[in-house]
Amino acid sequence: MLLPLAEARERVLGSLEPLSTERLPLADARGRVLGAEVVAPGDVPSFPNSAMDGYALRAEDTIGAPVVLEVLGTVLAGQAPNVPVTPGGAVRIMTGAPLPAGADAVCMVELTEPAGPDRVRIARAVPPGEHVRWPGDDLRAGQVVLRAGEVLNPASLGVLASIGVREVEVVRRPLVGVWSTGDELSEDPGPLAVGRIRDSNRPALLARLAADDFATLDLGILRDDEAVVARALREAAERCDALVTSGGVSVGDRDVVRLVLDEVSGGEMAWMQVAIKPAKPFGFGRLGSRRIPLFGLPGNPVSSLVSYELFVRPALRRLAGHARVDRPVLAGVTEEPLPRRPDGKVHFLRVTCRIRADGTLGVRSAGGQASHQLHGMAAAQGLAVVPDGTGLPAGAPVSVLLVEADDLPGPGLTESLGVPDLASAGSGGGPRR
Ligand SMILES: Nc1nc2c(c(=O)[nH]1)N[C@H]1C(S)=C(S)[C@@H](COP(=O)(O)OP(=O)(O)OC[C@H]3O[C@@H](n4cnc5c(N)ncnc54)[C@H](O)[C@@H]3O)O[C@H]1N2
Ligand code: MOO
Repeated sequence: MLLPLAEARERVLGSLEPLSTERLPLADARGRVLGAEVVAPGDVPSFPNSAMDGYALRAEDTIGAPVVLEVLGTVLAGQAPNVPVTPGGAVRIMTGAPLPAGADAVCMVELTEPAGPDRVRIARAVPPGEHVRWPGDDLRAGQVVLRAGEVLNPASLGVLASIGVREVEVVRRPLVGVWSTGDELSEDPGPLAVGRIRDSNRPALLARLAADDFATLDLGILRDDEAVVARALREAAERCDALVTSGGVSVGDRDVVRLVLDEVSGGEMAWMQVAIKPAKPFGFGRLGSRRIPLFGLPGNPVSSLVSYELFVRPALRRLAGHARVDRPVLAGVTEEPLPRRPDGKVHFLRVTCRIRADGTLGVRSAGGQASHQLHGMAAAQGLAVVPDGTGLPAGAPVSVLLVEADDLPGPGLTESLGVPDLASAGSGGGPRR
């Protein structure tokens, strides 16, 4: 019996809660989820100041401009003004400098010219409030600046810095232990003996976790020795917040991993056959005194990474406090047929994506679609969700889980400004030869 993907995900995600919170300096908090709301202790800006280099003046003195005003002094950013603006007067002011008492507007310097010693000619009438940044027009004292559950992006860290916050309470980042299993895995740098392969799952999973902002612990290759595997698992379960293994979760004779996990979890492992391809076999359970989640991913290299996207990443994001756990799913259009065979499963095909001139996402196969063909996964920006059946013809709508979005080919900013994009013309990036 194959388990529908939605049910398998519910079994995993439905059982997980965010980790506890910790206090961190702002410099370490990027990407973290805020654990408690932050309130502005005072107004930002805290004083009225100038948005332009120019002259602080009384708007009413400029009615009927051009007018000539007396220059009473200068105020620079960071200084307290030492003269007020009195009728008929103006104070030279720099961007960010406090507005002197009596002034209610600033005339930018381009609309002025010297008119003799300590005199300035104002070319145009200046409306009240012109180029003045008032206290609290970014944040008001007492205002909730950021709420619990919000993700700290670089701009929000800037906001926190602007109100003098140096440390924030954030949800802990999960520490994730990763190991591989299988006596076929070789760590020797030399040529491979027949039957041996290199461990590609562990480096790929560790890099994927790091790219997704989780902390990692490399637990190496666990050989198929029950006692060794059991001890390693028990230790890791006390040290980490989640564990990820790959290999040995299917129905093979070599079921050491399953045996040991069943034992160490106290019989709490669920071994599933999910109605998807790749990544059909999947194990999930809780281990150790803190009952941390353990994810048993299939050994096939593509399968382990697809299983990561569908189960591990969303689960870890839940632990890390994120409200949104999945990557964006976009509506794409196939640019070539994406065939498959009916088998009762949803297929996640590795696809390359490009943003077309009309803004739609064009989708093509990224290469071989078997679960050992890791090269296609490396070339893919997305996983196309192809429902059971015979596949999709060219020009068909298709949902795509975007897994590598940063380098999506498509029109650049320059083109969107209506100019030919010289920056991405020609060879299109890569090292200079
Ligand atoms: N009779 C059946 N056989 C298989 C079934 C099935 O339903 N019935 N399912 C197949 C599917 S689908 C998958 S996926 C795999 C999952 O197998 P396991 O998770 O038990 O993994 P292994 O048998 O240990 O390895 C599978 C494959 O992956 C290679 N591998 C394992 N670890 C690594 C690694 N760290 N780096 C690179 N490659 C790795 C391993 O050598 C095998 O080739 O089972 C199918 N069989
Ligand atoms: O599901 Mo397996 O993951 O097809 O190779």
